[in-house]
Amino acid sequence: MSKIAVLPGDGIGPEIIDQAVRVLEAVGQRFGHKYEFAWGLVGGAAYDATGVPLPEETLELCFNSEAILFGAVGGPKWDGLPLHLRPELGALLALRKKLGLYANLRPVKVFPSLANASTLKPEVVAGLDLLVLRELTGGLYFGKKYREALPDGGTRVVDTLEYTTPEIERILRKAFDLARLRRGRVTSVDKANVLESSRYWREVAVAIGREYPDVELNHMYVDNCAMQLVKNPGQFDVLVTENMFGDILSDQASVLGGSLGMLASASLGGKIGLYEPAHGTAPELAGLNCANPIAAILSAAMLLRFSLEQGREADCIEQAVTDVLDMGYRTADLMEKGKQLVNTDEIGSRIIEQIGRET
Ligand SMILES: NC(=O)c1ccc[n+]([C@@H]2O[C@H](COP(=O)([O-])OP(=O)(O)OC[C@H]3O[C@@H](n4cnc5c(N)ncnc54)[C@H](O)[C@@H]3O)[C@@H](O)[C@H]2O)c1
Ligand SMILES: CC(C)[C@H](C(=O)O)[C@@H](O)C(=O)O
Ligand SMILES: [Mg+2]
Repeated sequence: MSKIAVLPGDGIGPEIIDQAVRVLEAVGQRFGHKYEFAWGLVGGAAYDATGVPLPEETLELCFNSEAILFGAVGGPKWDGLPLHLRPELGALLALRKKLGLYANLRPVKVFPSLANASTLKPEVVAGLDLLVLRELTGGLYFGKKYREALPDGGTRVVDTLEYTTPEIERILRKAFDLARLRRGRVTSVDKANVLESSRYWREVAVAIGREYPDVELNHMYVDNCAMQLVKNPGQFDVLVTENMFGDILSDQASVLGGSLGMLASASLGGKIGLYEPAHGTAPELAGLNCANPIAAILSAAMLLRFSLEQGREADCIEQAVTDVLDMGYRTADLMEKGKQLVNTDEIGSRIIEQIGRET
């Protein structure tokens, strides 16, 4: 029996993760698998209950599972805490680092019936399929950060952007390996006109690129990339970049697919993968049963594909999502005229029904 650690976290985390777990149960039933779900506290919820955002017990549970299904953490209630106790840094970043999850895959796919839901023209986004590959355990997020009092009464604040050769090499290799399974194109995004780390990143990209003569490599500055993503996103296949740039570009790219609530992710690199929607806790929607659970559900599909090697089961979930969207069901973030508005539970139930129906 496959053991999956389930960490719902804060805000809309529990609501969307409930739907993802129901979907996994349905797919297990259909294919004759039993998944064991081991629930754990994380983030603000864990801080409130235990005084720390990532309790030892939760960490142990993660290390004793085959994969982790993660909701989202953080919210205004915990914003005043020192950084190391905040849910984002104290739990999520700590977990990524401890598990060695350096490669974050964020696939942006436009479902056929959502081409009209995008803020861009349907002809620009129809059929779009790109992958943002974000470096996840280095860069500004993990460099030294501190404040220093100055004699004039002011403060000096420092965040450090650091990478080492192996850290850059492994994420670029991952990009080329993934591109080989896709359309054979890698765009490496940097700020090599200003940052030393980016200049070196570009050199490494060129060197690794020589090992993959069958994959086309090009380089793009991050500011231009932000613009190209909304002008001509079809030019991208695999877009690989450092941690902070990837955080920003992936939220931006998500709306090409209709909503941030559609963007799933897989964080890989160690023995245990972590799967989470790319969005946050959307505090203003928490408890209202109206958030879109599809990013969480598609993250669960990625969990089956990458950690449990259950590709058919993952396909089944993705097909069920496609069908339900084709039938016209929409959560509020995707709502258009003529479609049927449903809440978080209902869209989950429709997807589950579809899983039962597929032959
Ligand atoms: N992985 C994570 O745990 C994660 C990721 C991002 C932000 N956060 C945290 O979440 C909190 C809120 O951050 P934020 O508001 O900047 O980002 P957010 O991603 O929570 O929300 C951004 C916008 O997208 C909407 N949205 C997000 N997910 C949605 C969904 N599933 N369905 C419908 N609409 C959705 C929200 O309503 C909001 O308008 C902060 O504490 C932040 O640190 C956590
Ligand atoms: C909550 C925050 C630390 C996190 C990040 O920046 O990595 C989030 O925005 C994400 O994209 O997963
Ligand atoms: Mg983010």
